[in-house]
Amino acid sequence: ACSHRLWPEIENTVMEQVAMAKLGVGECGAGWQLFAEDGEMKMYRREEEMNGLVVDPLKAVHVVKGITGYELCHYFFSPQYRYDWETTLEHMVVVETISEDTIVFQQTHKRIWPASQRDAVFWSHMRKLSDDQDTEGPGLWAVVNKSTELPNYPANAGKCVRVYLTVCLLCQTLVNPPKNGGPVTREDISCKITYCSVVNPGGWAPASVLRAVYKREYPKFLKRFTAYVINQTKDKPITF
Ligand SMILES: CCCc1ccc(-c2ccc(S(=O)(=O)CCO)cc2)cc1[C@H]1C[C@H]1c1ccccn1
Repeated sequence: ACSHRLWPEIENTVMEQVAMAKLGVGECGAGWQLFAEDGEMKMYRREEEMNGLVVDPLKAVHVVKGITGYELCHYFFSPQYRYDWETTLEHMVVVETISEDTIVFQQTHKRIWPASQRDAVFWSHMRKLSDDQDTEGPGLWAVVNKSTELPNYPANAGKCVRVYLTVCLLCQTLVNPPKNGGPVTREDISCKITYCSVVNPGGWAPASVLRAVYKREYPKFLKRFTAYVINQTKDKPITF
């Protein structure tokens, strides 16, 4: 994997995305506005346009009980589960399996009226990061997805408008050992999630339409995804 042509870009992007994900929403300047809240889940966005296109960066923070950062990243990264939780997915192709932790995908998302249908071509990389504070703990796990060009999947060649995305799912496992010194169970763990995404919608779509789509779809996506992982893992041994 270290010899692959994408490796330098993957390495740089992971470091950059994890550093940004670690920044609180207070720290990145006043720009972040809270636009959705549901229990522990808080979703922020910054209103940004790039030559007339809405590219609002999004940052969601959430704390989920009973699962680990590894488990969340595993179900987010692995292709075999994606149709179960990604409701807007119409079609997914694993274009290249670079290594067990690095895959290139082509995805077609369902058309969201009145915007035209979109597709995305991106590499996806999953990695354990050292948790600066406590080295021997369960640590941090991250999945980073970033659009890439593939000659066999030219942009805007068919019916879909190509989107350009950079996504980071950063998960920190919190363990609260039981007082009685017994084994750690799912009641004793939780996961602190930071989900960051910047999606350039590619072709033009009205700002009001895109912002309405994101406002509806992102909270739905994160709630559905975390509920899916809780359900998939509840009767399985904990994987850190
Ligand atoms: C006009 C914009 C269309 C559009 C572009 C992009 C995406 C999108 C792609 C990938 C990822 S992910 O986090 O990498 C998970 C892998 O699928 C999330 C979102 C979704 C939409 C549309 C379908 C809507 C949507 C928005 C937000 C979350 C989920 N779905």
